[in-house]
Amino acid sequence: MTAQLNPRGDVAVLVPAAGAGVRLGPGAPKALRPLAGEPLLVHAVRRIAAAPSVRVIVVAAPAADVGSVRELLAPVAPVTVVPGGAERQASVAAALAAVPPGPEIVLVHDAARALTPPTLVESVAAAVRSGHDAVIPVLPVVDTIKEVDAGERVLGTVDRSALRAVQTPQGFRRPVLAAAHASAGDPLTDDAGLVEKQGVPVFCVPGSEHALKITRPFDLALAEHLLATGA
Ligand SMILES: Nc1ccn([C@@H]2O[C@H](COP(=O)(O)OP(=O)(O)OP(=O)(O)O)[C@@H](O)[C@H]2O)c(=O)n1
Ligand SMILES: C[C@](O)(CO)[C@H](O)COP(=O)(O)O
Repeated sequence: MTAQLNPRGDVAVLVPAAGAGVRLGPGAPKALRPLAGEPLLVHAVRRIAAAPSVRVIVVAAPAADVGSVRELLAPVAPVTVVPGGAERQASVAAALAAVPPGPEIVLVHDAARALTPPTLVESVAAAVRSGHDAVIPVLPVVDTIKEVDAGERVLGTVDRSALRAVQTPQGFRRPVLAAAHASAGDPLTDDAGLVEKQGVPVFCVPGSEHALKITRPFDLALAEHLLATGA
């Protein structure tokens, strides 16, 4: 039987955590690397579990680490752990397949966004509950954006006013996400992209700077600083 958090919650959260972390440099799979003494995945799952709407959490772990991830997360929250895939999209599909009947809202949330506040989980879920099929948290783009050619020569300046930097958790009505994954082709970098390909409208809600994706060493240092200073 699948472990559940709030039995009255209507949200399942899928946590792809099977990536290597190549851009972070050599070491353990990224989700298992330490941040302030605890693996990124522990930080991420603790915050998800603190969101009152969450009933089920399914983690896609590196295939070789499924057993140890189960042990790692047992004291943190009731969590189902499945083996992830070679691409993020395959990891999400594996986690989606393990969601039990019940939750009608499914959120997909990177383990790498370890400091995401529970309030963001709730606001994405609330936007789906209010009637949207697909919801993504976004931030405005703050840099000037240039388009370049293969030789790094600038082709032009892109109008950034209509651009958004996309975060997770991304929220979906469950059948919408299931249909998008069922007909997925080549891997895309996010789940909203799959849903867009189905012609389903995707809506934006305000993201959070604390939901930064820990991708490179600087991001890890920034996350350490945020935790150390309580910022
Ligand atoms: N095969 C994969 C690849 C990625 N992910 C997860 O997807 C999230 C976002 O991916 P990213 O931050 O790009 O992580 P990595 O793929 O580990 O990073 P890199 O590309 O630097 O190796 C992460 O929580 C990561 O663990 C996953 O579950 N399965
Ligand atoms: C899903 C995501 O975090 C949204 O910004 C992002 O697309 C993951 O991309 P990555 O290239 O796998 O880091």
